Amino acid sequence: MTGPSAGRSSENETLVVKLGGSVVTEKTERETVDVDALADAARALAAFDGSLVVVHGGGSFGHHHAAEHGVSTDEGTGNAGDALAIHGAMVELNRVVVDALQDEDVPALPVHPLSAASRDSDGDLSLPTAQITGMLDEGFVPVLHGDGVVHAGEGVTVLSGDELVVELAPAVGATRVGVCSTVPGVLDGEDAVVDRIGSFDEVADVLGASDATDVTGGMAGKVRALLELGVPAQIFAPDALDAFVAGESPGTTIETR
Ligand SMILES: Nc1ncnc2c1ncn2[C@@H]1O[C@H](COP(=O)(O)OP(=O)(O)OP(=O)(O)O)[C@@H](O)[C@H]1O
Ligand SMILES: C=C(C)CCOP(=O)(O)O
Repeated sequence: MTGPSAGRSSENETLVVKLGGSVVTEKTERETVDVDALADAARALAAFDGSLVVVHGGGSFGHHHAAEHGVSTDEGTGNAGDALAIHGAMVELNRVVVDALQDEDVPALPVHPLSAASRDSDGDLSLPTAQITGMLDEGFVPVLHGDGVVHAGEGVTVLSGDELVVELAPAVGATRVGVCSTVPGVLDGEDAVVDRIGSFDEVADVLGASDATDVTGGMAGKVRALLELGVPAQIFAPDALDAFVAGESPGTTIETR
């Protein structure tokens, strides 16, 4: 692969991109990577010439383990073995994602949230980011993932990639945020893509959980999290990742008015 200084980080855009677990894995097939979809996504991201942070979700890796052990974003486990089962599956997936990016000469490096983040008893997240901004400054692409997180009074709960995106975007000065899932955007009652969402109430009736095993709330959880962001976020399907990277605004725009 090419070194970290090979042409990345010189442009003035900073993107935070989440690759949904439903994109990079076969979400209904336990611990199965969607190799072709991941390679396509890595190729699309490799075309970007600014600063890039990648986050990926759990798909058929983290969610199955979390569901089996009764762990969600607010129900924790005090059992270290259960927490390690969730984290271990996510670390495994993260290595596959980092490798796929490096195969496309993206200078990707892993960042594992369990080792750095924490939640207080109100569920509020603290995530140190000096290692992430440091990686960006050095021309690397940090790759984070949904994970377990130590949670005061709960043991370990689940931290979703969507929540990480919201936490990271201001910390790295993101100019745009993209959330790539398997749907072309938020769909309305007639399955048409909703162009813009400014409040949860506008779409509460059509928002649901995921079709697959998912402990973090599916599309409803995603929209709720992204409405907390200060910059516009796009939700789009993998075939629109190239367009997003090129500066377009595909899918649904989430932006508080
Ligand atoms: N109104 C809606 N519009 C679009 N998708 C919806 C809607 N309501 C529910 N969904 C579901 O939400 C899913 C997307 O959320 P999900 O959390 O599965 O995606 P992801 O982020 O790609 O995966 P992961 O959580 O594993 O990272 C869709 O595949 C669909 O099943
Ligand atoms: C289930 C785990 C551990 C991660 C969930 O992350 P998400 O798929 O981004 O919601």
